[in-house]
Amino acid sequence: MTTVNQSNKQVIIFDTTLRDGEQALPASLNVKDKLQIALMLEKLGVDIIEAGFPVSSPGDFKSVNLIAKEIKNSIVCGLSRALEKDIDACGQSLSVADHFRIHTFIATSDIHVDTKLRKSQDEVVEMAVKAIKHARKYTNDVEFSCEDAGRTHIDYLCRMVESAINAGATTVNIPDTVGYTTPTEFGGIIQNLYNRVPNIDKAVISVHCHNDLGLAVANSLAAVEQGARQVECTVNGIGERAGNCSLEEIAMILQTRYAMLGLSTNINSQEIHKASKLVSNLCNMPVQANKAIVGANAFSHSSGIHQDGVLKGQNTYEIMTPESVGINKNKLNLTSRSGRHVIKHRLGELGYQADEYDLDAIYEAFLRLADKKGQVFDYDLEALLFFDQQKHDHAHYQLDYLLANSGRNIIPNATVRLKVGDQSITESAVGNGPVDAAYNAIMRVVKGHKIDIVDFKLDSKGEGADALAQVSVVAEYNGRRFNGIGLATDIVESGVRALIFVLNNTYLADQIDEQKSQQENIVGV
Ligand SMILES: CC(=O)SCCNC(=O)CCNC(=O)[C@H](O)C(C)(C)COP(=O)(O)OP(=O)(O)OC[C@H]1O[C@@H](n2cnc3c(N)ncnc32)[C@H](O)[C@@H]1OP(=O)(O)O
Ligand SMILES: CC(C)C(=O)C(=O)O
Ligand SMILES: [Mg+2]
Repeated sequence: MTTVNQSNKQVIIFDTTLRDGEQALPASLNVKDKLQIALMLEKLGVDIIEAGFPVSSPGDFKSVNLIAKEIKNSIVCGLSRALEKDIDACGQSLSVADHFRIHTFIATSDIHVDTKLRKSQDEVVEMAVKAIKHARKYTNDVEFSCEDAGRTHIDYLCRMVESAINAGATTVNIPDTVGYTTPTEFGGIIQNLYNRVPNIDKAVISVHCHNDLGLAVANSLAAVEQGARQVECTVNGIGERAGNCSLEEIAMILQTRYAMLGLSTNINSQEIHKASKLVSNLCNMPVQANKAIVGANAFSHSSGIHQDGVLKGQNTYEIMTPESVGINKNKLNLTSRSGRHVIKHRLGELGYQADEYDLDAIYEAFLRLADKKGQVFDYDLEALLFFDQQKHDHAHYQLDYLLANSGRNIIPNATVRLKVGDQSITESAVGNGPVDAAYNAIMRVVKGHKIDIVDFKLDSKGEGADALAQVSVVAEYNGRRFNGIGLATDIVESGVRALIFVLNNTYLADQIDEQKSQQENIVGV
């Protein structure tokens, strides 16, 4: 059992992924999924797990009950309205645990009291007091929330908090239910409560912020800076509408800025990445790539200046290590914004020494590829190294222009312009497909140079739909076989480059043969 340290420096992490988070899912979680998440939250070091709202359905009752049975190192909690039947359902589902919390709430803002509850302020205070007293019959760990506290008149909020503590609430939660406040304003509410509520030291002050204006984490932080010592949050920030304060963000703020804030939590931050993945997968709620801490790009660097900096010293662009949140290593994405330093580093990691390649030539080829593909993967880089088409710049046959057309209702045709020595020759042809048409056009360019294609293989190199196409061609020429490889983002271009590769090899073979026969003639003379 976690003993919640209520010293001034400890912030209690109350996770409501299974209650507030679950309320907002496209489909509710089953009991097994909820237990799996609860076990993960326990491992993560969450102090309080709000497991559900037992009165709301038999399924929720059952899962709160099961979680209360299985979880030993976090306090399990259930939510209830300020109604006896809700509190009884909570008490019954939770009583299998040695220590559990009942969380009861009622709204306190004028708009909720008048419009939704249709009660007077006095009646609402009375309901809260009665509910807290009833909950205390089940447990001495009772939390009371003033729903929509962020829009509640401060005088009434002070009165409600004081009454709740007098009635036996051990934690009083101040939710910004609709994410309306700003950090200064919300911090001010907490400060006011500390200054004005006489019995405030008898309870832990908690906050529960929603993210409608993107301020849930900032507001929670402002509150703890003013003395709140419990933060209610969810993994990946899921929850009603725009969600709740994100657990990983508040936990990592307190951890990363400990020197300034002096506040800590029991969160085992190395479990954060796994917890995020589990919640995202089971809840069918993808995490946006640029989400702080857990987004796919949170520890990725994409631009050359950043990558160079990180290679020289990780803390140039990382304020926390990926390992601290359970990610093995940062990622250096190879894009057209990357520079030579990262290319050299990546090639080094792949086992290539700097003296084995021409960095400037590889970098140029890399940029051309990156402009076409976006992201360049390791395989692409290795392929560039092997098949760097720069080397064909001095070749006898060079591709200058290629246009290939194909489709359902047209005859595939292609136009190719090749540089052949000092000449530039353009030819067009049709074929049974765009590659065949381009090959026929090339054969016209090199007419008289008789080669027969005996094998043509197409391979995809790299990842995803934008992988490189690699074509390998085997051709016969003068009774000998020649190989050629072409690599491009476009299949037709890749095929054409493979054939040109073959043509250059045959041309070189002819030249070598010619030199040999000249030497033989000289020797013969
Ligand atoms: C801010 C929050 O996240 S609050 C938690 C939200 N979570 C949920 O709503 C959980 C899922 N909810 C449910 O399963 C259902 O809404 C139930 C079982 C809770 C209630 O269902 P119903 O009895 O059919 O009522 P319904 O949801 O339509 O309306 C809510 C009623 O509760 C009342 N109510 C709302 N909050 C409270 C409260 N804290 N204390 C007492 N009564 C409340 C409303 O005024 C309304 O009462 P009325 O019928 O007299 O007008
Ligand atoms: C039930 C309470 C704590 C709540 O979820 C809210 O006010 O947002
Ligand atoms: Mg909420």
